[in-house]
Amino acid sequence: MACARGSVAQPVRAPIEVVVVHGGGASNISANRKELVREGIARAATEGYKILKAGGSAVDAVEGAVTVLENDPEFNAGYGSVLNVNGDIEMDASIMDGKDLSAGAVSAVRCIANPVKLARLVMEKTPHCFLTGHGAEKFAENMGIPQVPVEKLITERTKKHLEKEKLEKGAQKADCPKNSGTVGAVALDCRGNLAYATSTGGIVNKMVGRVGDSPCIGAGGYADNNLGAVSTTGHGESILKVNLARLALFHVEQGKTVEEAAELALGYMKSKLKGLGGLILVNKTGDWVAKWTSASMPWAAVKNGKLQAGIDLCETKTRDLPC
Ligand SMILES: CC(C)C[C@H](NC(=O)C[C@H](N)C(=O)O)C(=O)O
Repeated sequence: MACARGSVAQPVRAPIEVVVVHGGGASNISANRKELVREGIARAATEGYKILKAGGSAVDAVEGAVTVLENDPEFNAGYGSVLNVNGDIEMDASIMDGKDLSAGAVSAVRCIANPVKLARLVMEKTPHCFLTGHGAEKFAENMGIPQVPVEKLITERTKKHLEKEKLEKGAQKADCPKNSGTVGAVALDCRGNLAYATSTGGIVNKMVGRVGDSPCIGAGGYADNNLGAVSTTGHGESILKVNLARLALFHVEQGKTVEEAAELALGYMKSKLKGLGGLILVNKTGDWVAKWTSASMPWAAVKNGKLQAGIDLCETKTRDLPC
């Protein structure tokens, strides 16, 4: 290649597009559910990547991927959210655009199918970052989001789950994850924009009004084009205390690899609080990681048209997506 004297030839690199999704920090997924979870998580990652390929932004991609999982009853978000102590559903979600750090979140919302879409509307249509409960629902109504009766979001599985939890009277312990299926996504688009979204029904048998980490910027996720994007899952009270997502990006900021950053942040939460969980992280150059200290974490990633996915530590499946 001919270059002018004194200039440095820069290899022309195709822009990298990446989507990574997670389906919560799971304890024991039965063999027949495993297949459904595996399919759902791959479908979500594929949808996110398709949005990027069609010219959508990182924010579009994470919203699209999380919407797929909210609509899937196998996951603890939207339809299929876990029940609180009253047998009711209160959902939390957040989304963030790493381009300008704009963010939107909702907590304790009921009777809507897709909390992540409402979080995005908070980000784009209000001067605020975070709406809760009644106000968030009023805003949804004003935005023309249809109300869904709460019974339509409840499944047989989540009803049984609450009954079992009440029988066992299991206090939620950080080191004893009992439920699974919180969802999240991170993405890098071809313009170098990073975004994350996280959505959850929270923790089974939780108190009315309990809000976890998932809607809290810095805990449930974070995105900054200068650093990377993270979505987290796990014991919400522990994640809040260590600000898990921003903590992981702090390590990226300090020059750590994505692997090291994830390991350090999750390791700190475990050693300091006995808190278990997992996270997905993509940095600004498209390196990504999915890591967890819970028993397992369904995840899927697409980069360069290649889908990789897994649930347990020792299994990763790779396949090419049809272009
Ligand atoms: C116990 C863990 C490992 C299960 C995990 N729960 C959440 O992520 C809950 C969410 N962070 C909150 O606290 O509201 C899951 O749903 O997969």
